[in-house]
Amino acid sequence: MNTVFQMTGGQVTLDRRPILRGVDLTVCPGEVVAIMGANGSGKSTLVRALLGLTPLSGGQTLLYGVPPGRFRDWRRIGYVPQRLAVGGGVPATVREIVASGRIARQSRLRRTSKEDHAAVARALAAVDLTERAGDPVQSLSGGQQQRVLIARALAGEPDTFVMDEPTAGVDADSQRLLAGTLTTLVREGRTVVLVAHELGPLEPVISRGVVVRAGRIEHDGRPPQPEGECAKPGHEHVHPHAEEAVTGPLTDLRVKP
Ligand SMILES: Nc1ncnc2c1ncn2[C@@H]1O[C@H](COP(=O)(O)OP(=O)(O)OP(=O)(O)O)[C@@H](O)[C@H]1O
Repeated sequence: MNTVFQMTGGQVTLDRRPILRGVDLTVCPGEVVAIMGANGSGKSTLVRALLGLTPLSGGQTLLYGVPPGRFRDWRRIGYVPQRLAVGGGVPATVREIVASGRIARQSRLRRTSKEDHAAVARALAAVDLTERAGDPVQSLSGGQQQRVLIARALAGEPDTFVMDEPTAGVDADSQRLLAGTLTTLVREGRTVVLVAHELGPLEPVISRGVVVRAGRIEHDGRPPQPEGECAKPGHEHVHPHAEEAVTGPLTDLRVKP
């Protein structure tokens, strides 16, 4: 069975506090899944744990069938974090940040190519920031910086996008722009997992809603194409979770920029 993410009994403990309390979540290729829930319910922790950025204290999670610690094909994944972690230090331009999305595709032998330039230009156009490409990213508004992060992920042309609140602080026009971009990605068969408080203009694009409440999955909608694991009976239900602790194999995990 092909899965992009497969978490079983996922537990995360931060500062000795249980944040995820036994999450079962399988995402299949081509799904567009919205992770929803109240502030502090554990949505960001869940997506970070799916990527192996936050280690599990129990259960396990697989990325394309492989534990994150052994996963090497990071070019297949584009991650849009909640915020741009650009401090006051080195001023980077919008284009530089977006171009950094190509790094996982490059090697020491193959430097920046025409393809890289074209992908960066397409990504900038998709988020309507072509005109701002040469500007320092710090000079942009919060919503525009969010679009830079989305463009960075788009530039990498990954199979799967994981977006943590891509619409936070983004105005209505930009939300519609993102909905259009997502529609294209969906048509191309990409997988999208995004965190959202409200779906707004994204609603028609979303194929499945997962609601997190106090570190558990409270609701999991039915996937659009019932195949494989996602088609199994009982997939759409309120998950009752056992609290048993299972030692996770996941340590020292990170996503390349
Ligand atoms: N590094 C950390 N150390 C300790 N506690 C943390 C850490 N990161 C998050 N938490 C706590 O984990 C809980 C879940 O946080 P998380 O960011 O996953 O929630 P969320 O649903 O994404 O919330 P929001 O919608 O506000 O972004 C919160 O109570 C938060 O304070």
